[in-house]
Amino acid sequence: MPDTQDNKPCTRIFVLEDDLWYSQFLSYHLSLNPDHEVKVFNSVDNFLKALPERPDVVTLDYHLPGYKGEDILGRVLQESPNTYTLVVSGQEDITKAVALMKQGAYDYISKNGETKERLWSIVEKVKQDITLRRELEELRREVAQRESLGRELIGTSEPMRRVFSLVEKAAKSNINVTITGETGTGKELVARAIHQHSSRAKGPFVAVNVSAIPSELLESELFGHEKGAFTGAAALRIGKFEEANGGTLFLDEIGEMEVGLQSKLLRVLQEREVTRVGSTGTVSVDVRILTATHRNLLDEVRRGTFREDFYYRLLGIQVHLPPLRERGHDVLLIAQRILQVFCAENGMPSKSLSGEAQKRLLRHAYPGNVRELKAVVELAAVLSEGDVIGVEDIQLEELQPKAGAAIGIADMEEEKTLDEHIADTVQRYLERYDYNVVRVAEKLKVGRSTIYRMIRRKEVFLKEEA
Ligand SMILES: Nc1ncnc2c1ncn2[C@@H]1O[C@H](COP(=O)(O)OP(=O)(O)OP(=O)(O)O)[C@@H](O)[C@H]1O
Repeated sequence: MPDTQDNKPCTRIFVLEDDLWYSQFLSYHLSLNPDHEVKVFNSVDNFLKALPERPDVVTLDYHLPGYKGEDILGRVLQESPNTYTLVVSGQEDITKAVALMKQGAYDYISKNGETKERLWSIVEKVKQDITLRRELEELRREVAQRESLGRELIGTSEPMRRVFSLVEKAAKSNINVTITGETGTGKELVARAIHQHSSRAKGPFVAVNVSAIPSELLESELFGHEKGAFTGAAALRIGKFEEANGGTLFLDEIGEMEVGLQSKLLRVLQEREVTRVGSTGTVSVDVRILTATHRNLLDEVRRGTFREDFYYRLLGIQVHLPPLRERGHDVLLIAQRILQVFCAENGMPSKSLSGEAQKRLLRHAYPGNVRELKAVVELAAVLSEGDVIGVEDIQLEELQPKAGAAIGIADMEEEKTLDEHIADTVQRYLERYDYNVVRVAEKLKVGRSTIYRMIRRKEVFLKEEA
């Protein structure tokens, strides 16, 4: 839809009228408003051909030779359902005009002395409706975008809410984004989310892990090379920049890039063109750059391993991903989603986490962040035999709470009495051995009565009571 000078969309109006004089009359009055784009059709065939242009408003003359008003209206409703149709009829046709309104026409105008004023007031009302509809659509899009963001990047903790809000802002503009955070916190996922919710979503998303490519190959990986540019360059190859043209290039671990290549990249960002290795010509590229690092780049700048001008060129919005241990109960939300997806993908019946398993997951410090949680939960799903994952299925490298682990839970754990620790162990064994008291007593080498006593005292629970 064309825009007016102040960027408001124009109102596109089609006038379908076989009476030449009357069509000029309508067109003249409608065109007095410069925000209207008016097209006149004296033939129904031409009008129907132009219908895919989806006018905002159609004025439809009721009397058109060879056609019935209801048939033309039917075509408009079917092919351009958001179009507002105004039936223009003579005084004698008012009943028919009303019938057309029942069929879906917006309003009618009769050809009389008040046509001009009525036309203006109806069109103004239509424009208000269109504005409201557009606002509603925009709101719906925003809500859907938020929802889908929440589906990909799981979390409701305060630090993650801040991340979501920054991701939304980043997606709405073309500004550079630097994503920081420990390994496995979801930096690539955030980069993908920004791309998918941006105006470049239909273009490619290309990710390059700078630290995974030997530095002597990185330049040709990014910018491409001509045939014979160096030993092994048997054919021309386009680089990641050209591959990402029209979309987004995600440069992970940008802090690992050598200073020499940083200068070349800086030039590419400024000139918006790349030179393939071994070539003298340049290729224009339109690429949005998102970068990630687990390093503090400002420290690298101070140390002289990261160019200051490059740092400021890339900076843009900074999205910092908190470590998983600072996200509280997000750990369980993410674990549940991982479990759901894993079971579905592997044709397993869906499983849940026992209370003890949940506590265990919350206590851990996750140096490998979400990536580690994913590995732990997927392994637990495989190890567990029933449909409930017990604490014994959770294999964590680091069983003692680390400094900084989910604070409340860690403190709770430290304050437990010996009896409470014993109850935890018995409960774990009950879960592991399907609440078979006889087997648990055998395994723990205690009398059954000890366990029954603990059950009676509600220190441990059988399945249905847990
Ligand atoms: N909030 C989250 N919700 C659900 N899954 C997540 C979330 N964050 C990360 N993941 C998952 O965790 C794994 C690691 O994420 P990702 O590769 O984006 O981390 P990263 O920070 O880029 O890691 P690295 O620094 O090692 O490159 C992926 O499988 C990703 O889908």
